[in-house]
Amino acid sequence: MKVTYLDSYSALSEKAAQLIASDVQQNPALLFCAATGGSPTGMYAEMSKQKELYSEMRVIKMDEWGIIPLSHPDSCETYLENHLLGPLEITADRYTTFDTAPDLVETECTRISQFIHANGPLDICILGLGKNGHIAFNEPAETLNPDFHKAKLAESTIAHDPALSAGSEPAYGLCVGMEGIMQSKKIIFLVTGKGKQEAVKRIMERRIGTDCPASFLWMHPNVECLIDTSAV
Ligand SMILES: O=C(O)[C@H](O)[C@@H](O)[C@H](O)[C@H](O)COP(=O)(O)O
Repeated sequence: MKVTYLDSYSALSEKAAQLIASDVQQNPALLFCAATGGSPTGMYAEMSKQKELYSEMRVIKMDEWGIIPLSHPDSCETYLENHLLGPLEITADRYTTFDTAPDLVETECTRISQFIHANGPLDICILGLGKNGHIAFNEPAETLNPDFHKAKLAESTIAHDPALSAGSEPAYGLCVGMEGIMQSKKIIFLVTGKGKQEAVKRIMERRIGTDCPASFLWMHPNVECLIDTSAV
């Protein structure tokens, strides 16, 4: 894992966008796995300044909350529409998404697993860091799941968004698994946001363990880890 320290969120966002621009110039139709949340928002804004570069890029949604509809303002779908798909004019034929409604979970997990096997590996996978060391919704646990799967969310992840605690059923997520992440050709790991000091410290101990899924990134040959020192 190549670690670069940047002194602001804007510097992190610019650096990440530069890395993507350089890859997409070599491979315009690359398959881009998109995270949501606070970490990549600035990077997507930077990318949108050069949207002509992205006229062939293909996008796959990395994860989605269960129990809220895709049309919900807090869904990953809505986030991606507002920050990536709309601004970069990613057409529907270049975007792979999935639903999380309870009756669709099984078929959607199979469909997206098959899509990744047929069209993968992912060329670029964007990851943010969860406060508990999660990547996508691969939460700390005794074992991790390689496949695209329905994930049980940690309490701290559910607390991220009030809409997730509103329903009577426990919130869950659907997300790319550890195999999909670890087989990506490049990972851009954005480390920014409040309350992540402990997770960063744990990663920097260079111990690989399922108690911190992000620690597995030490095993990947091409991870650009960008750390915003103003935040963590
Ligand atoms: O939201 C997602 O798409 C990711 O699955 C999730 O892993 C996220 O990257 C981290 O929880 C960090 O979230 P922030 O970027 O909001 O701090």
